[in-house]
Amino acid sequence: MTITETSLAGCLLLEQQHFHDNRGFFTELYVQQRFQQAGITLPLVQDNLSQSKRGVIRGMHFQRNKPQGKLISVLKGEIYDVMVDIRPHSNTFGQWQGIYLSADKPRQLWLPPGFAHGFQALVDDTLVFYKTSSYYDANDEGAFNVFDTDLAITWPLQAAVLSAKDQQAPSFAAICRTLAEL
Ligand SMILES: Cc1cn([C@H]2C[C@H](O)[C@@H](COP(=O)(O)OP(=O)(O)O[C@H]3O[C@@H](C)C(=O)[C@@H](O)[C@H]3O)O2)c(=O)[nH]c1=O
Repeated sequence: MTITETSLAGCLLLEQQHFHDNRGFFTELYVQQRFQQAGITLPLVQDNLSQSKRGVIRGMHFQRNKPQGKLISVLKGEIYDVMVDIRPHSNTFGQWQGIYLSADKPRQLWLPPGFAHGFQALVDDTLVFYKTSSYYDANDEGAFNVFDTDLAITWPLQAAVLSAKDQQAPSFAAICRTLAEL
């Protein structure tokens, strides 16, 4: 497994070996021992799958009290994946980074707990599979606006499709005030 650090401390890009033959390819997506050696020691307790149309943006999501580490893979299609550091004492608090993940050039992204996460699907029928280090808790969910003007995330596609919930998400500044209270 090749590991590349990103500009946000703790977020890692992981590339697994692919074995190609006349049938297609084989790859291991998650091998606990290998991930533990790479410093990803949290148990990954939930697997999620979402399907999105071209242009869909899901985000920017986090859990307040039970933050989720996320291991993100794209099984079909392509996404622009965005993480925002919301760890109050982090040197990179409030910074974002975007990374393209594609099923054609498979690699995974590891976000430790303490990041808000979102992505835009770049093609129809994009399948995103991710493991999380804590369980989903609807009452613990937080979100801020994917078009927040302070963060100014540059999404690749202008024609965006958002859930009603995400359209109503507050600003990053408003969320920062509540994070300070934690
Ligand atoms: C995330 C999630 C949602 N749900 C339900 C709640 C709701 O009825 C339906 C759709 O939920 P959402 O609109 O929140 O789904 P979605 O917008 O895809 O939310 C996801 O976005 C990406 C960016 C993330 O990082 C994830 O952690 C998660 O927040 O699925 C679960 O049952 N379990 C889960 O783990």
